[in-house]
Amino acid sequence: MDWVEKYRPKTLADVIGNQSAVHELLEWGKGWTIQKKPLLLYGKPGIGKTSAAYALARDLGWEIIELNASDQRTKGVIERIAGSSSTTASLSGALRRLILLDEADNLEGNADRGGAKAIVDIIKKSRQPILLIANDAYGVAPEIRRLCDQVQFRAVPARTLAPHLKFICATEGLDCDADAIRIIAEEAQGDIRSAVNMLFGSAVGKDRISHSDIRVHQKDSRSSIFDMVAKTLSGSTDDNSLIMLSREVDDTPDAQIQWLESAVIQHREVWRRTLSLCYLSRADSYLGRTFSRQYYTLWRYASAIMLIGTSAASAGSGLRVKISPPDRWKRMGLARRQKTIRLSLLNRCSQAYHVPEKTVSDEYLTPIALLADASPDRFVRALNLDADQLALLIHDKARASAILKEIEKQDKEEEKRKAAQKVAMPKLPEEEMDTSHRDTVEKTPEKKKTEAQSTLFSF
Ligand SMILES: Nc1ncnc2c1ncn2[C@@H]1O[C@H](COP(=O)(O)OP(=O)(O)OP(=O)(O)O)[C@@H](O)[C@H]1O
Repeated sequence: MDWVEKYRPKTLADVIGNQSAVHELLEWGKGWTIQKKPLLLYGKPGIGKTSAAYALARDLGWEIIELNASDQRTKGVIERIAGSSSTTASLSGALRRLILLDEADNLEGNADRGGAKAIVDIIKKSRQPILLIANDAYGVAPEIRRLCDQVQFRAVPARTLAPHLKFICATEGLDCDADAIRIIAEEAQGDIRSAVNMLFGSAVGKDRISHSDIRVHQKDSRSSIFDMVAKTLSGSTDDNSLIMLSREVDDTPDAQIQWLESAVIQHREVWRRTLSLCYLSRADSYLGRTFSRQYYTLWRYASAIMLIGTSAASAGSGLRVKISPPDRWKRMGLARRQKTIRLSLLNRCSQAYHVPEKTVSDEYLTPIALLADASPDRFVRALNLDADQLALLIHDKARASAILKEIEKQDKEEEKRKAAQKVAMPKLPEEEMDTSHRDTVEKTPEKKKTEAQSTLFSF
């Protein structure tokens, strides 16, 4: 078993660092009631967010249901897995079920379209505690973030990490000198997973390690792309280390070129920008030839030009770059998202008005948009639109979200009014049955369709 799993904290008391975050989490869990907001745990990778969530469930005797990004979080999947678990009781007899939504800042693209809305619905309906985990709180859709309380996990200082590494060495019967422990604790930059991996990688096949045995590049690959860009742009890392680093990064060479491109364009001096872009473009053409001619030796040249060239062009610039995923990815993601919103809107209209999606797209969309602009709340209710879909119709994002908020507010007031009426009504069993029957009838899809059609045809 690798050490990362073997030394995963089992209880909250085993979690090292982040004591105030752990305390907040425990208080939230102990005092959980249905009125409590979900918690969003956020912070950089490998510092114990997921482990703390599992430890909490274990400490409180809760069952845990986890849903992460690889589970293709479509609306349907989320509702099927988390929806039922969030409202029904646990089969194992556990007191509660903790719904854990990992990588909550990773709700993009086609598969997750509708996922954000489903999560919002689940948060609103859930009768079970929910924890969300993200690296970046601002990467979480604002409509989800607004419904959560936030707890930040911070990088763990080297002085807190070192005793943990010593403990692992002692348990494994590994003799590790103080310098080696210090180097690992510092190189990990607060990332415990990375520190444990470094120790594991350096200790394979040995019962004693000194500082010269430390393989610092055992670092978590998710953070390596940031290291690679930072070290290349620093201009002071030697060429061999750069090439080694680029081989350890999970991203393909063409993705690495794009990461570097989005960093080098931040150079203030035009000559540095131009020179770096020349090297990157040369590397790109070598890569193109690698693939088109299946001549993989060129791959090596592409990496060397990309790294050594941009590093030389950046040497001495003292530039502090903002390293972020390439802009073009964001633009492509945005375009994909817009396309999915449009398709889901066409689908809603097609079902509501019984016409093919193509006809809606070719003939109906413009009149629908005009009518929606004149009377947006009626369309939202009749077609059950979300803010994105309405914004696409009325071309105004701010107005669309204000309308949706207003509708939500009205619905809440209406619910309160109904609840108050129910309390005020004499408690005759037949009458209560009648009322619930009325509620069910209001919600049938047939009734919704008729409402939608009458909205369109009443204009
Ligand atoms: N606070 C901690 N105390 C003890 N071990 C830890 C802690 N944080 C992380 N680890 C070690 O790192 C591993 C990964 O931690 P975990 O999955 O909880 O990190 P995370 O913050 O949720 O990261 P990610 O955002 O990548 O999911 C654990 O299995 C454990 O070995």
